[in-house]
This record gives sequence, structure tokens and C-alpha cells, in this order.
Amino acid sequence: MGRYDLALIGFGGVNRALAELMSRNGDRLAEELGFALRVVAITDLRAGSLVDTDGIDLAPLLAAEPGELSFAGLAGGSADPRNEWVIREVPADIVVEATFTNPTDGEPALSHVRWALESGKHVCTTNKGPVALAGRALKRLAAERGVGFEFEGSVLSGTPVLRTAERMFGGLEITGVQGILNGTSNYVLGRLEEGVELSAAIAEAQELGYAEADPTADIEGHDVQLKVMILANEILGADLRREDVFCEGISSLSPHEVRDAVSKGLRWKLVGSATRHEDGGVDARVTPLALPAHHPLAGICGPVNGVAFHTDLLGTVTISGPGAGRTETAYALLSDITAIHQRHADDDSAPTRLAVKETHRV
Ligand SMILES: NC(=O)C1=CN([C@@H]2O[C@H](COP(=O)(O)OP(=O)(O)OC[C@H]3O[C@@H](n4cnc5c(N)ncnc54)[C@H](O)[C@@H]3O)[C@@H](O)[C@H]2O)C=CC1
Ligand SMILES: N[C@@H](CC=O)C(=O)O
Repeated sequence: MGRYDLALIGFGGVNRALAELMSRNGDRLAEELGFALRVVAITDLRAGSLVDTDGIDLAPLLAAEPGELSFAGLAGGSADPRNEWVIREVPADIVVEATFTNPTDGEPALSHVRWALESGKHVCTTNKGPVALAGRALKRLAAERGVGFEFEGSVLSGTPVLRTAERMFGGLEITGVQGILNGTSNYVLGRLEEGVELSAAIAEAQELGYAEADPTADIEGHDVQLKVMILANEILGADLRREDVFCEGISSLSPHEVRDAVSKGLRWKLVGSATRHEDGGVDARVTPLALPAHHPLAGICGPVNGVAFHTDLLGTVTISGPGAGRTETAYALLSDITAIHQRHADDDSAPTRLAVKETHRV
């Protein structure tokens, strides 16, 4: 059985959850997926960096409270994240990028992804910045280097929206997408309906691992703006920039307005949409809408999200599932690694260093 060595960039909620999956279910996953996984490097802004090309023992790291973890003083450890050196020089097969999403310019995650691809390493990421702001260029770079660039978790966390559209909608013309694309704001709207204060509802979403490091991105719609760009660019063939997508979040709604709507049979939802016109142009926007109860997106509640695809042959196809959550998003990374395995394991053109290694450990 082969094995992939991973470098985890960012060791917050999502990458820790991936490490937990590997640590707890590694043998079962290897048997089921047909390959084993090992972590050879971890970098984090707060914890520093840790490298062991024989494989890092994850259990003691996962036993530590996230805020108390420090790699300084451990063998192969440093207080400095050393991102560029780790990404370029440590012999990992796959770089797993899960640092903060920066909606303005995608950095430093954009550089992390670029360094990895330039070094001939596969990349999977849940970070929306690089995908929304530079997805086309990064996909071109990955193709030039013969490596994979996968980002299923950038939209609807582990719910397989992008791969389903790419693989299952062949022969269909998709004319538009409309969705609830942010777990935090959807959770917060539900809690406002129940009479919880805005700040308390946001704090709950942070505690549950749904919110961005700066939850302004969730509440003001910037996170949905990036996801609409990803959907439009990946599925509708658009090339949208951020300024092309009108964006209004939920902060303009008063808690009274949200509660009052329920008594009128309406539910406020933050809706992102993109529509392709006959001339090929794509309009996209993010805006709160008071949806009637019979609308397919009105019943999507809490951190669950949903995307409706408008198609020529099937009419509307709606996919719904978790939109946020640490483990749910870690699953997206696992699905990305599986996609890389399926596409590249037998690829003779891939650099030999990237060929799946034989291992006697599994
Ligand atoms: N949590 C969720 O439900 C989902 C998260 N995402 C995205 O996945 C990414 C990770 O999310 P979480 O783990 O929840 O965030 P988090 O805030 O818990 O963790 C991010 C980690 O990255 C580290 N970091 C930040 N900048 C760094 C740098 N320059 N070098 C090294 N480490 C750095 C931080 O110290 C932190 O530990 C974000 O981009 C987020 O938008 C995507 C889908 C769902
Ligand atoms: N903060 C985001 C996380 C997933 O992208 C959300 O709440 O949806």
C-alpha cells in the first residue's frame, strides 16, 4: 500500500481535525481508501513549526490545548513557522493549506499555495482566498507542474458541491447558482429568530468552529462573496473579481426584523447567487433575502448550507449539507487527497519524487 506524506500549513480547527481523523482512524481509512497518510511537517503562526521526515507523532500534539501548543524546544521544532522553507524544502507529497482566509488579497495563503505548486507538490486547501482570487492562475501552474490543486472545502465545507458539479453534471448546461453559503451567518440568523442577541450568537458560532478568525467576514458577506466567485468561476466559466460581486451582509437586519419575519411566514437568509446570461456574461451578488416558507432554501437552517443549480435539462438541482465545522471541513481535505490519489497515482508524467511511496508500516 502506498503512502502520502503531508505538510500541514496552519494548525487551527480544520487541520487539527484532519490530524485527529488520521490519529484515531488512520488504519481504517488506509484500508478503505487504499493509501496511508503521515504528517511530516506542521507550521502555525502561534505554535511555530515542527518537522520530522520519519513522521510526526500526532497524539501528544492533539492532547495539548490549542492555545498552549508550542513546537519550540521539540526535536525538529522552532518558534518560527518557517513557512516558505517548510513548503519548498521538506519532502512532503501534499501541502495542506488551512490558514486564515484573507478576502482582500488572499495572502499569505496565496504564496503558500504558489510555493508548493512551484516545488512540484500537490496542494489541497480549504482557504477561499487563493481559490477565489487566483484560482485560474493556480490551476494553470498546477497543470504545468503535473500536480493536483484541490479545494472542495472552499465551498460548503465537506459537502461535495464542486466535485459533484464537475463530475456529475456533464452534458447539462448550468445557467445559474443560488445558495446559502455561510454556516455562521445562517446559524446566527436562526439564533436571532430564537431571541438570542447578535453578539452571543456570533460567540456560539466561534466556539463551535464555524466562524472565520475575524467573523466580520461571515456577518458582512465577504465570505459568501468569495464562495460565489468560486462557484461562478468554476461552474459558470466566469472570471469574476471581487468588485464584480455586489455584497451586503446581515448586519443591516435588526433582531426584531428577523423575528418579525417568522410570524409573517418568511425567513431571512443570506443568499449568494450568480446567473449566466445569453451573451455569456455573469451577474453575481450577495444579499439578505426574506424567503417565503415554500422556497427550497428557506428550510436550510443552522450551519447547514445549500446550493441550487439551475440547469437546462434537469431544472433545479439542490445540494444541501454542512457548510461549516472543523471535522466536516477536514473531511473535505480527505476527499481532496483521495481525488489527488485517483488522478495522479498512476501518472507517469508526475515527478518521480511524488510517486506514492511503498511503505511497510501499513
Ligand atoms: N472552520 C470551518 O468551518 C471552515 C473553514 N474554512 C477555511 O479553512 C481555513 C482554516 O479554518 P479554521 O481551521 O477553522 O481556522 P482557524 O482560525 O481555527 O485556524 C487557522 C490557523 O492558521 C494559523 N495561521 C494563520 N496564518 C498563518 C501563517 N501565516 N502561517 C502559519 N499558520 C498560520 C493560525 O495560527 C490558526 O491556528 C480558513 O481559511 C477558513 O476560512 C473553510 C470551510 C469551513
Ligand atoms: N466561516 C465559514 C466557514 C466555511 O467556509 C462559514 O461559516 O461558512
